[in-house]
Amino acid sequence: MLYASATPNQKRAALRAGLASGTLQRYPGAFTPLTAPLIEQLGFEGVYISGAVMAAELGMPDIGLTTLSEVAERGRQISRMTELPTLIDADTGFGEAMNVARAVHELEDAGVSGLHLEDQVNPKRCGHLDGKEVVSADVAAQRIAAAVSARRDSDLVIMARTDIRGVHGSSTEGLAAAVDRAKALEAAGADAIFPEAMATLEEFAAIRAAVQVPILANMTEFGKSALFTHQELADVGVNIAIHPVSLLRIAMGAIERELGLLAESGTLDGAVERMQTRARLYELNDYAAYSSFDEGVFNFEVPGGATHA
Ligand SMILES: C[C@](O)(C(=O)O)[C@H](CC(=O)O)C(=O)O
Ligand SMILES: [Mg+2]
Repeated sequence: MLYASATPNQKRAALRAGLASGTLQRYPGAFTPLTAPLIEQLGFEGVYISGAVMAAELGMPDIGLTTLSEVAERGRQISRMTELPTLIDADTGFGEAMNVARAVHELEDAGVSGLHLEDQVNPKRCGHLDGKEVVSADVAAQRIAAAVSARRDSDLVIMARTDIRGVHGSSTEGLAAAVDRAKALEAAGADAIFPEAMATLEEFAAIRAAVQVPILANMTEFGKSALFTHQELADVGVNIAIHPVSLLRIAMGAIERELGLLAESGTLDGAVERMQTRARLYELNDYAAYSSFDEGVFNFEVPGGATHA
């Protein structure tokens, strides 16, 4: 009740153990805190916290407009809801080295298990769009080195994302640049690499061969990568797969359809069977545990006779 019983450090250790396990770690994005226990109950290994979702929910494009405080607060809200490790999107680190260090402290305090920092210039954009630009290898490495030296819990996972693959027009050049950049980020101390916008499984395999640390696959819909299965990703040595925006897209698809029905017919009676029930919602909120806690506290004898139950 109230919050996860696992401590931030235990969850960080679980994230590390998962990445080292040889089994693909599956991290759907919790688009709202309430979805975190659902992800846990369905047997996934962890919860992703997406910057694109946060920006979208606040009515903004994903171009680095969300603030560190907003992102940290969302990290805290989601992390408290689950025993699973959480991996949060820290975009470009909210500035350069000093800002990155501050971001690491705030996110650490928010209880997340890991974070990824990318090598885009500001303003950044979605990794699956065209026209992205990246900083030099030196600046990208500085961001990672700053994050690594700032963390106080050595189990916090610092993952380096590179967007360089999509910056180059040709796929051969793009992949070669991504391989070089992945090596430089690993040398800077990254615990894991997130090669963004890989076009094929072979490209993931090339990154796998280039570094020793675990690698991530971003299975975002409507992007540059096809939606490979977990098995296909595991077979080329990917360690963790995220589905960052999927739950938002699913929910928004349903909302748009049902809202249209309400506008058209004046009632949602026909949609009720497709809705999550009140009982299921209360189960996810652990409502019963709060009621019994309350009874335990308030079930007492008042001097003079009356019982409050
Ligand atoms: C992973 C990502 O950084 C995110 O914010 O969730 C996005 C996802 C998306 O926009 O589809 C990304 O840049 O890939
Ligand atoms: Mg993002």
